[in-house]
Amino acid sequence: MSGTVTFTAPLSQGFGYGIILGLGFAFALLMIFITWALKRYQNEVQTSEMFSTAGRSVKSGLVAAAVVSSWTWAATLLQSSSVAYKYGISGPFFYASGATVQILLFATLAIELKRRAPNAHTFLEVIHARYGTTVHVVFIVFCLMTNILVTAMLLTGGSAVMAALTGVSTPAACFLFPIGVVLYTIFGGIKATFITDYLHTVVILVVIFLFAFSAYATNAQLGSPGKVYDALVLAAKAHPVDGNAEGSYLTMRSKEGGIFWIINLIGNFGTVFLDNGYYNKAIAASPVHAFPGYVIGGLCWFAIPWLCASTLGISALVLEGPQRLSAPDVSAGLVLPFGAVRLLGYSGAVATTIMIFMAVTSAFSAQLIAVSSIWTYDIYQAYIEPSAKGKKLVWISHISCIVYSIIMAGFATGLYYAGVGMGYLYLLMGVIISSAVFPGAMTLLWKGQNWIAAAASPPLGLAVSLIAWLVTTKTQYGVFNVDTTGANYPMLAGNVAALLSPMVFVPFFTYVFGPQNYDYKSMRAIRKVDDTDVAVDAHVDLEQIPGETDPSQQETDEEMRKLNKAAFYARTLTIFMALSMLILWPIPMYGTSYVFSKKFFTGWIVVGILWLFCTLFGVVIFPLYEGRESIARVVRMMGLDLMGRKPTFHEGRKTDDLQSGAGTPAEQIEEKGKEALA
Ligand SMILES: NC(N)=O
Repeated sequence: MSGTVTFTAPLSQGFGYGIILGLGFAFALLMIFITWALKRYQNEVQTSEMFSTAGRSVKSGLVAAAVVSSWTWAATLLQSSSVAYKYGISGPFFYASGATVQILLFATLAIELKRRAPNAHTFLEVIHARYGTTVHVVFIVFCLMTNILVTAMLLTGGSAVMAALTGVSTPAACFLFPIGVVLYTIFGGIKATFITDYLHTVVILVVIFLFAFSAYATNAQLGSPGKVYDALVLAAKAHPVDGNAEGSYLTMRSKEGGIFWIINLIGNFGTVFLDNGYYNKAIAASPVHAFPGYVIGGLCWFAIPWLCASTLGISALVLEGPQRLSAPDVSAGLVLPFGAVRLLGYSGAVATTIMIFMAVTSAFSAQLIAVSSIWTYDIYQAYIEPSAKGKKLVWISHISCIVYSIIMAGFATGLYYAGVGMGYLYLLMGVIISSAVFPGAMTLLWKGQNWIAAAASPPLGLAVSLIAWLVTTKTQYGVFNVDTTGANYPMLAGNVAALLSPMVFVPFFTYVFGPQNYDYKSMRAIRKVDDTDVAVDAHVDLEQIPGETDPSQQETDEEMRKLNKAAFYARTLTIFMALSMLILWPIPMYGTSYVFSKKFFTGWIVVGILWLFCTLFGVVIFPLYEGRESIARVVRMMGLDLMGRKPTFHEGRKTDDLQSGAGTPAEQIEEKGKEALA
């Protein structure tokens, strides 16, 4: 072994800035066009309801694609590759399963949200409706901390990769990344981001396929699972892994990998259950599409970190030569770009910059929508100007996107100078936020939890987790620095304390001060915003804008019946799938200390590739199939427009007799139009 790798940027600075700014502006232009087309052909005016709920009519395929896209952070690709490099083949699995089960379990919560608060815009509104101001403020703080941590990880991870591959300055990347995203999010709101998210996911999948086929089929040095297997055996001989069965990279029995798994599981409960972005998507879905959207999204997402890291983390490991990557570079997320360049040279570097740009920007836009909806509905409308109408609220949403991005760019730059990278934040996130997970979920699931339990448990849990984290650092290492506080054991102690201590606090406070016996009426009473002023300015009848009209009592009852029926199946199915990923699959492999044979490794990789094909079907082809009528109609209308015949088919019709989940509002209008003409 001779020292550590020094990165030399294979691409020029001009290329880096070109990607960050050029692609950013290209997406902004695309968004302007999409927003214009949605307004012209689907009557989707950017009202405040439309900006943050997409008219509550999105179908499951597009919900799944949006879940995959916003859950595919820079860390999903970078941190998973880092753990593959450190712990071997168990790392990608522990990353993927440790972040999939939360999405599957969230599907159940999405149904509860739809049942209990059909008109909510954010999860925090629901908290407010049940408990009032004190608990609302506590959860605003925890939800914003979640968004801040996730955004910081996107910027630190994304800028580190851009700096390593193109030589752009890290602080410049932190400030330039958000520009294009802010522009396109402001122009498009959540519906348009659903569409660009879709495009981002397509690109990410194509790039992962490119790398996987190179490593396991065509590459001159590797080129087959068998050759990768042999190289992994040699790597373990050169530097066996402490705590792995036989020191091998080819086993699920990895002590440090297992610790990472638990940290990962806990942190991601926080980043799903406390990120308003995931409630936003459930809210934007039509009621019957929320559950399948999340289940498809969760299952499809699993293959992304699993195959990406099993390709690029492992390629870095077997192609590194005598020099190894330094620990700070591994933590910063540089394993993936290193593996990509070793595998495919210049093209690997280009593909990586594009893939990371897509991952950062699509997840960033989801964060912007989440933060702007908190700021608009939970802070501004709740406490500053309760009578604010649509136009003012749209303006507030836009300003909050801009201000938040500037603050986060500054914060990420500060973290860079403090030596805190994406990997550190990834392990830390659960320590900071996960104490609010249990009381937050109980708000929707348990009528007994009282307001004292909901208000006191998150901050008390945070205090306990910080103490556990820092005391373990002190007892293990004696000093506090980025390396010692970022080590696995202190992070494990902090994460476990954060998630579990509220499970003691919540029943304690509830039974000491008396259960609430809540009837859920105040959640149902949440109302939509009055967007009349925006509709008047756009010269569109408010009733023609999707999501602006209330369904009839009969439709509401029918929807409720479907949701009540779905709730039972949802709970059973999600619990079964979560247990499979947490116990049935990994635990026997961990318990038996099995070291993969060459055949088993080949099968493992083949399953990963096939799973990514299923992902391609679930989040790329299925949304197109589901939306085929809308797409055909828009294309037809564009054709008419180009021929100078203005399409007027559904003008003058009302949307008040539309059924949620039976198609987009415009599709239903068209169906009714056909019926009327027949
Ligand atoms: N979204 C995650 N945890 O990769």
